[in-house]
Amino acid sequence: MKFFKYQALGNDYLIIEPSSLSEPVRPELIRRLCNRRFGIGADGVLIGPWLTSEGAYGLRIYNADGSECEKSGNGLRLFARYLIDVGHAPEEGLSLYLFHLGETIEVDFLPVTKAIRVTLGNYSFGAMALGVNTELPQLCDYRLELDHEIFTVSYVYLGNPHCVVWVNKPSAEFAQTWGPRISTCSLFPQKANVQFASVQDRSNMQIEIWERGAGYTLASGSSACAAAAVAYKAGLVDTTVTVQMPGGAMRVDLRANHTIALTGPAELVYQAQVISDF
Ligand SMILES: N[C@H](CCC[C@H](N)C(=O)O)C(=O)O
Repeated sequence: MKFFKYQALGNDYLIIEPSSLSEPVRPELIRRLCNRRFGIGADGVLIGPWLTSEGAYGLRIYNADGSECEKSGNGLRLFARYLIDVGHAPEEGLSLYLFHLGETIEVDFLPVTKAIRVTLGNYSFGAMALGVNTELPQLCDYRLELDHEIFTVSYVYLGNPHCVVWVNKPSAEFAQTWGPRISTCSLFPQKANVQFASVQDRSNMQIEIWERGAGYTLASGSSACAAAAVAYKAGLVDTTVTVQMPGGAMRVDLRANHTIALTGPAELVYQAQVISDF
């Protein structure tokens, strides 16, 4: 099975073409591939492309635990980089369109910085209507009490669920301790991606991340967008925010109509082949 490994600020994905798969994707296969000791190691897997009748490149996105992921800012950007690298898509400088779970998504290449920008669809602060176990229409600076600790959390839905937790200074240890508990608490029947966030000034934030389905990660595109959207709603930042994560920084532009552009690097690590029977 031929695969490519890509990374965006340390958020790593395997890319496998449908023609390289001898059978339909099983969660066990994804888990084995993503396992950093028994497999190759990655935060997730992208399967694609297939061409749609409109000329968009279709893909599916899986988390390391085998669950399917409704949105991945870095996954989409890495997939676009791959399409260019292997010659599926025209050379850089043009926009291209990806097709993911019924949605067409625009990706642009920025020639000077070589960064890749993806425009994510509508985000929403709806809570009760969007999968949170609450009767509140929104969870905005909500007081969450868990295991005798009190957190101030906000929920934002970007196609996938995010819980932004305000902290004085984000730390990996705190994220690894509280991320899994907040992610799986009774508020979130579908679990949530959790960001431990602080605001430096009107255009800079810092986050540590616990991803649903992948655990602690060095970066997450949709997490950066979630943190920026919540900070903007709270009046703490302007529309362009640099979000610092352990793996590096990404730029988030909050646009009209609740769309978000996410810009950052995307790089090939290597390509290889799995010989053993997975
Ligand atoms: N790393 C990704 C995906 C994070 C979300 C995923 N873990 C989920 O289950 O929703 C990104 O947005 O860049």
